[in-house]
Amino acid sequence: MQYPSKVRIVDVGPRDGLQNESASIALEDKIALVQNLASAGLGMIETGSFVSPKWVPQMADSGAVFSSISRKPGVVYSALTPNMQGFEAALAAGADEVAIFAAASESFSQKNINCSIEESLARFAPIMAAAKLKGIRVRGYVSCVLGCPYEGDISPQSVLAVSQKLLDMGCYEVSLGDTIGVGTPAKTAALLKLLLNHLPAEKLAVHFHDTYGQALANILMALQQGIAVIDSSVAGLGGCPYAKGASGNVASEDVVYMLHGMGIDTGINLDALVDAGHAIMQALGRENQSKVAKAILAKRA
Ligand SMILES: CC(C)(COP(=O)([O-])OP(=O)([O-])OC[C@H]1O[C@@H](n2cnc3c(N)ncnc32)[C@H](O)[C@@H]1OP(=O)([O-])[O-])[C@@H](O)C(=O)NCCC(=O)NCCSC(=O)C[C@@](C)(O)CC(=O)[O-]
Repeated sequence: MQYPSKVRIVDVGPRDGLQNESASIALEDKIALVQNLASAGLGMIETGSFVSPKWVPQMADSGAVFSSISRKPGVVYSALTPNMQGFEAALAAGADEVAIFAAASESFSQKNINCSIEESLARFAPIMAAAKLKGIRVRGYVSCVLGCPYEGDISPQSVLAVSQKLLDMGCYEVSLGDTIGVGTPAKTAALLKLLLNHLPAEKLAVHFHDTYGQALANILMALQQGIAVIDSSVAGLGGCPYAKGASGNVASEDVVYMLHGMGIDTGINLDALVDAGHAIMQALGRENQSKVAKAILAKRA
């Protein structure tokens, strides 16, 4: 079996991971998390989002996080932006890159960003134009690619249609979100087979939540199909506020352990990553969701 020799991991912990936490998190803990991830060798860190604070209060201080972090040269600190207001705020805060986020499910689009899929794409158009002028790269997300909390099954054709539109608009890459973690390897393989008939593997990333414990198996399917960009969240932090029951993203430590065990380079120091996850979970008073982190921490004790 042929696998990519190198994989880029996008740690979405500071954004996707923390956005769902209901208790307020100290700014210093958010800053430490981002900096610890950079120290561990992450090349791309989704640092925050510029969305309505009424919708996602936990991200209201993203501007302060961006302006307070010490930046490691070469690391991309990115932000989620749903509209021009968010894009302008992200740029003012010094985001290196932004991400726009659409869905393959109409109901999820309405619940998450209060508009239809078509309306969301229309809102993204000025962001794409402004980003082009400023030389800012834009990543695209498609949520609910393997199932929706409101509609159930989602047709792979809908995922293809939205992904294609985001790429046509100028996104350099589309990240395929299994928002509620319902995908199985068979479903993942079938979806990717269809997408890869139309889109190059280099333009796709995968973003699995581990709600049903399928994420690593699904990632393996994606690697087998040549996809070499994986979103994950340190310590398995996370959940989506508009997808009830969605648990965290697949833990970065678990992904890195698997990839290194397969001889795939990530540029990440696993021990330092475990430290980063341990520190934020201690700060949150939450149990670490990464099996690899738990095993390494137990071995160290
Ligand atoms: C998109 C909106 C804003 C529409 O929300 P809306 O209420 O329709 O927006 P609006 O344009 O009518 O504005 C209403 C108010 O929001 C403000 N507003 C408007 N825009 C902004 C902004 N950018 N930043 C700050 N404030 C903003 C605006 O100024 C106004 O304030 P008011 O006059 O009432 O005081 C809202 O629905 C929203 O913020 N949604 C974000 C939801 C979210 O962040 N969800 C989680 C991220 S997606 C995800 O996790 C999935 C992903 C990406 O990880 C992949 C996967 O796993 O599937």
